[in-house]
Amino acid sequence: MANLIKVHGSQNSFFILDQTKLKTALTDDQLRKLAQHLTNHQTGVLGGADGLLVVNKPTRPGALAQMRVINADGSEASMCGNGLRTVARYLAERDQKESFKVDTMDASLQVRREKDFAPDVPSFAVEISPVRFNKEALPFDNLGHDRLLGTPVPEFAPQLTFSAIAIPNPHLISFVSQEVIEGPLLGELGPYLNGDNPYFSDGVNVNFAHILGPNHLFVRTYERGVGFTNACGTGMSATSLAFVLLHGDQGAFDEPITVYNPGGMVKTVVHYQDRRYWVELVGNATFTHHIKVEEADLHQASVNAENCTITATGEQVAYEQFIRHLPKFNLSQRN
Ligand SMILES: N[C@H](CCC[C@H](N)C(=O)O)C(=O)O
Repeated sequence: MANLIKVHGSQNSFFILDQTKLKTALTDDQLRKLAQHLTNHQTGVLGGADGLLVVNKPTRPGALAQMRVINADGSEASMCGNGLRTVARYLAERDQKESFKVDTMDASLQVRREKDFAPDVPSFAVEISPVRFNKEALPFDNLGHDRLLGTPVPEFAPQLTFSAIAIPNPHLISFVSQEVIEGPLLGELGPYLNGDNPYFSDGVNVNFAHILGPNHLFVRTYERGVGFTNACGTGMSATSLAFVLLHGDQGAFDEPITVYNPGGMVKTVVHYQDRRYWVELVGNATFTHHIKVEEADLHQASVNAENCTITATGEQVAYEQFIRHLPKFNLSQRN
């Protein structure tokens, strides 16, 4: 038998598969097919998810394990902030450690357990980096700029300005009014820039942010390879960096920024150390279900309600209690 865990960070949900526990690791093509199958709201168990997080042996000295990120459409991403918090918790409990490094595609990232956000809402802090601004890092092209940082881009929306940050996955960020964040524009720009377009050849995660006050943001994201999600950890981190760079009167380096999202809330801290930016992302790492399944059903992407045993952890009740007390935004619809 093999195990999957259904998890979420700010209700950006994933399945975790620890391949070090399998007799035979899945091939890349099998991982892609499993991710598409498990996350699909029709074919997946528990209503599907936003992605598959794959745990492997470390790839660099000093790390405890490697995390790979497969989006719902089967594409692989270099990083996932909400997902890294849940993998950090999984590894902390698997290996009885509180602080360690996890290898991602571009870097080994520091993670550590934090004080619970609320009763039965475990919380982890994870390093989000590396950060790059140059167009080759996302990539983007045909915009007449090598970087976008609070830059008008009439091709996207005449009245808005945009920032492009690789953290290291690609993010496009715009600070907008509550009316715009609630409106249809994000649902138009997201699919366009992740479809056939002359600007982002690999697609891009699109984040609309509303400034609520000093060190307080609301961020809504249309994710590459997924669509609207309840939250995007790297999106909230990249947006926090753009916030302190462009709105220094309201967003401060080295201070906790509260970032609300349709699925809950995280804290970010933006750092500039040794001539590099990095962001600390702190938030819940909730495990909602444990799933037992035959290893063969993973290899064949044939997991379904009939051939697996699902056990709820009960943590979702505590998480919903936690978000009940958060400020309400009538933005939580995923249109
Ligand atoms: N869709 C993203 C990967 C998942 C990132 C997100 N779920 C997060 O928490 O950072 C991409 O293709 O770059």
